[in-house]
Amino acid sequence: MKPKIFIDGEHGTTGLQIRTLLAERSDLDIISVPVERRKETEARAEYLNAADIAILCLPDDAARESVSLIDNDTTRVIDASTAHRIADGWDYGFAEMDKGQSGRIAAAKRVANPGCWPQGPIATLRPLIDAGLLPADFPVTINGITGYSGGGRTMIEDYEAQGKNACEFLPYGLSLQHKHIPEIRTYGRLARDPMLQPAIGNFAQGMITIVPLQLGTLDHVPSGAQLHAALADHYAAIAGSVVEVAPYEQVERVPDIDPERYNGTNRMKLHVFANDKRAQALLIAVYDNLGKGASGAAVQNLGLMIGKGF
Ligand SMILES: NC(=O)C1=CN([C@@H]2O[C@H](COP(=O)(O)OP(=O)(O)OC[C@H]3O[C@@H](n4cnc5c(N)ncnc54)[C@H](OP(=O)(O)O)[C@@H]3O)[C@@H](O)[C@H]2O)C=CC1
Ligand SMILES: CC(=O)N[C@@H](CCC(=O)OP(=O)(O)O)C(=O)O
Repeated sequence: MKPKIFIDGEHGTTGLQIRTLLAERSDLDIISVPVERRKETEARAEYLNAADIAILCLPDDAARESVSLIDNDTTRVIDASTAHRIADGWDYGFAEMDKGQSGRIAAAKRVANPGCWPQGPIATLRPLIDAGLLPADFPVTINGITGYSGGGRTMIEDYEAQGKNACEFLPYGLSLQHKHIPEIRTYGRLARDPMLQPAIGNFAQGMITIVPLQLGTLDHVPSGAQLHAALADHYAAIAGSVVEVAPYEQVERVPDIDPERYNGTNRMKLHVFANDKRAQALLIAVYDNLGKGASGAAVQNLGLMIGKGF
């Protein structure tokens, strides 16, 4: 029997993309609530309980409500919202995070899909902390830029109405309490809150995260080559990883470091740059906020949960 998949919120930005990614899959039975009933509790409860896997593409409160509507032991959940990312009983849906994670996702009943901002910083920082090259209490700052689709349907409509007049680089998160900080701290294995300073660009999708490292205060200053080797070794050991590490090079510009470079894919490319004499380094991740950052990661996790691998 084909697994029954229900996408709660299938008409939103993330839901529509997942629907499109799954459109050609003959191995799945996609069940859809009639559009006019999509916000009716009774209808959602019926579909949630009929599904083998429910993918929640909803605001946080609606995602919590969906989970509370499941009254059977069989429906498994992938939640794309922020609601359950550090909650007990949930496995974090970043399969390449460590060697055991894809197995944990494959066996999980509840998977919290990562946020778009956390994935790049976790992908670059966690292996370096695990390798002992950075201490867990290292003061981390994260910069970056995302396409406006990261803000969902309302932000997309707003930017598209403004067209070329919209701001090209809009820093936000200025109250320094972005909702992704707990998630980055937890899965990045950081002992203190990172500072996240995001920006929105006037393009629909794609993103870059940048972690600058001032290494000079450390007792043991890792070289750029050591940082790069630790990342390369980590991802080489993860079979099927969609996260790649670019060769280590010292250059001024790399054309691949374009936020839109991997749009429409679930790929993520990591880059390490360093100036050893200055004891400074940069960790950069390039990916699609709607791909590896949202729908692509959800489809990757779905594949693991139904035993199809990455
Ligand atoms: N966009 C992104 O880059 C990413 C988003 N996410 C997360 O995914 C989730 C969805 O985000 P996104 O797709 O961007 O948001 P959208 O606003 O584009 O879509 C949300 C969808 O949920 C529907 N909805 C809202 N409330 C209810 C409800 N009570 N019952 C049923 N349906 C409801 C909305 O319907 P209607 O439009 O009719 O109100 C809409 O179709 C969010 O939690 C977001 O944080 C995760 C990673 C990346
Ligand atoms: C541009 C923009 O507003 N982006 C969103 C992140 C969207 C996202 O992917 O995060 P969640 O899945 O956790 O919602 C923000 O910074 O809050």
